[in-house]
Amino acid sequence: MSSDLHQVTAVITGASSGIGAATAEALAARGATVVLLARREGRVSELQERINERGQGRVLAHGLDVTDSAAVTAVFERIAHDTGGIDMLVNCAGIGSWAPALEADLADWHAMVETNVTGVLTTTHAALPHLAAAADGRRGIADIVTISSVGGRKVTGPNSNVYAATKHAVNAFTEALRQDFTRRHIRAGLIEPGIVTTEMTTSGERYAPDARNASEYGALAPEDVADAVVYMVSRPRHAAINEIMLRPTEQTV
Ligand SMILES: NC(=O)C1=CN([C@@H]2O[C@H](COP(=O)(O)OP(=O)(O)OC[C@H]3O[C@@H](n4cnc5c(N)ncnc54)[C@H](OP(=O)(O)O)[C@@H]3O)[C@@H](O)[C@H]2O)C=CC1
Ligand SMILES: O=CCS(=O)(=O)O
Repeated sequence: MSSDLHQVTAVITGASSGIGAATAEALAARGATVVLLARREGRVSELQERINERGQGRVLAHGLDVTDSAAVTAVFERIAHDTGGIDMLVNCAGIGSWAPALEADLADWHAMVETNVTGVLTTTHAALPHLAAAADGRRGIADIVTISSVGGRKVTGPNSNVYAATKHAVNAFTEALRQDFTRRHIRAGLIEPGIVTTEMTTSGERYAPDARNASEYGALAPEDVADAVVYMVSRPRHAAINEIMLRPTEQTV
């Protein structure tokens, strides 16, 4: 097993905060070239500077909305041109709204589907030709890691409605990709966290499993999830970790 990710280029969506930012830092610490993508360009630029100051690998950053398919195509072409190829895609960009269905705003439902499902399909579609080329190349392996949720495997409680539906959708898509690409050596894996302390769980109204919020739990830290990503992508070529579910020890559902 080699956990050395030198000469690997990893593209991370949702890298401006939370799990995506922690994952970018963890992959950079292993020597990967990391490409940080999110809408808040200032935030990804700040993270780029912080990683650069530590002298850990090469870091690129671009402002990108994953719901803008033309922009996604253009940015992925530019990344491949600038880095020489893409070995890994980490689909982390996501949003959540938790409201009883009767009170929910339809625009929030559509936004979750556009970001959490269509966004993942769009970035994956843009990355696949580059991942296939990487898998055919020197390293012989490429990875797609999608940050799903416990909510992608089961409905974790009331008001999960459309959020859980989006995560179930990406779980099905990822398993289908896994089956399609076994012989091409593109691994498609899912990370399914329970509650993690991030902007998503600490700002605004949010459903929390067991009717408690992140501060009442010994919630996971973004770094706990980043560890799982690093474990998944640093397996040897013959071994694919298909799914990792991780919860706070205290999370019941
Ligand atoms: N926190 C938790 O308890 C759990 C979170 N998850 C999943 O983890 C992922 C990351 O969330 P988390 O770190 O918690 O929350 P954060 O809110 O901290 O991070 C969400 C990230 O997604 C980005 N993002 C949102 N919409 C878009 C968009 N349209 N285009 C590009 N980037 C976008 C945000 O950047 P910006 O606003 O700059 O675009 C941000 O970087 C999500 O998919 C979430 O569903 C899964 C299980 C548990
Ligand atoms: O994505 C959120 C994690 S949980 O609330 O479904 O456990």
